[in-house]
Amino acid sequence: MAQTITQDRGKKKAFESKDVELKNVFKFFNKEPAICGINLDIRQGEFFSILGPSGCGKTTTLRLIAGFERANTGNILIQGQSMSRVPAYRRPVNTVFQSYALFNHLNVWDNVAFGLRLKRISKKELKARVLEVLELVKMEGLRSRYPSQLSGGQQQRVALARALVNRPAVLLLDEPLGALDLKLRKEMQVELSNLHRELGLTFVMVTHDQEEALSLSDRIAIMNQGRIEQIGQPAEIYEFPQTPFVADFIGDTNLFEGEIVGANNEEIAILTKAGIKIIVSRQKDTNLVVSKSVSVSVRPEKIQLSLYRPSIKNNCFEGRLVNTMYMGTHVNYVVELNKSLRVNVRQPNTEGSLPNSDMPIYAWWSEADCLALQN
Ligand SMILES: Nc1ncnc2c1ncn2[C@@H]1O[C@H](COP(=O)(O)OP(=O)(O)OP(=O)(O)O)[C@@H](O)[C@H]1O
Repeated sequence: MAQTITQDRGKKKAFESKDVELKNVFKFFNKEPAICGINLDIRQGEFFSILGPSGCGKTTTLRLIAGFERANTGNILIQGQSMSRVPAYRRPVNTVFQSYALFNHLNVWDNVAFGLRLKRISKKELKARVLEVLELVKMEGLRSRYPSQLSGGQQQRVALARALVNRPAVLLLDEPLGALDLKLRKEMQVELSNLHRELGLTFVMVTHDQEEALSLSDRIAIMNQGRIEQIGQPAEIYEFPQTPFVADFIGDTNLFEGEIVGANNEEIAILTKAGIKIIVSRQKDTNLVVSKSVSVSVRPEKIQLSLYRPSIKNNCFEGRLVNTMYMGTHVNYVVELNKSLRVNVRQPNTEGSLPNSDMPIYAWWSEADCLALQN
């Protein structure tokens, strides 16, 4: 009996071997560097996302893996094999584009079958494989429709089916949900996650939507100006960003630039440019020493507010509440600590929410809830 796509990969999260490796890859366009020495290992069965601001090189990285671009130097391996002489159409990958790239003159069935018809497989197998992927993306009922008769989400499902029908080892997704409205995007995120779990394939997704990357991925690479700033699991990236850029890019944070003025085994004292002194619990494996230039990151949800001075010694500042914004599930506050320093605070929406006024207020946070990051 012919293997099915799910049996092929055995519904497992393998993770033990590498499906995609980038070794010191550089890519220039008109002598301008787009990718500057990327090293990356993507494990078999992982949902791996590449996240970063516009123009940082996410799509170029994906296109290099797909074979649509050639690296100037460095090497790319897929399942242990160097791709330097392998053209795009012979690589064991398939790409799903944000624009879907469906053939408008072909119906759903023929769009999905198109690639297989170019291969020498029997009619029976072709039929079985097309049907299997259409069922997988829940589009078998609309097999006779043309792309113009489908919603954005349905077109994206067909695009997924068309990529999966070739049974790639690695599915590359370039902003796959970027063209969908918010509600549909959320629905499709769940479907993408289910599909990944069901198939056990390696997914490599490019996105600039941090929430999407955090919620879907096993690991994320954060890119900035052609380089990878950090690779890690979503919680690791959010809770322990390694650079000011990552702290600022992922979620909201308050960043205080300053210099280390004291350090012992437990704590680091930082005098910020804005004139406040912050005490940070010492993190593992850091070489943060006196006179190093750092940025302290404090997430808005880690800052507490009260009308009376709390009985804590460090990181407690008297300020003035200058803005209150009701956000439904939570309330955002802006507190001015001094003329050149404002902090953003986020608290759950409870009945006792503070009013918006010019009142004096205390803002504080624990030493363990802030991070010192080298500039
Ligand atoms: N074909 C090309 N010719 C010249 N420059 C290019 C080409 N493709 C990409 N670039 C440049 O390389 C850099 C990285 O582009 P890339 O499309 O990879 O970024 P990105 O992170 O995917 O951005 P976005 O999120 O806006 O799609 C940019 O400065 C871009 O202008």
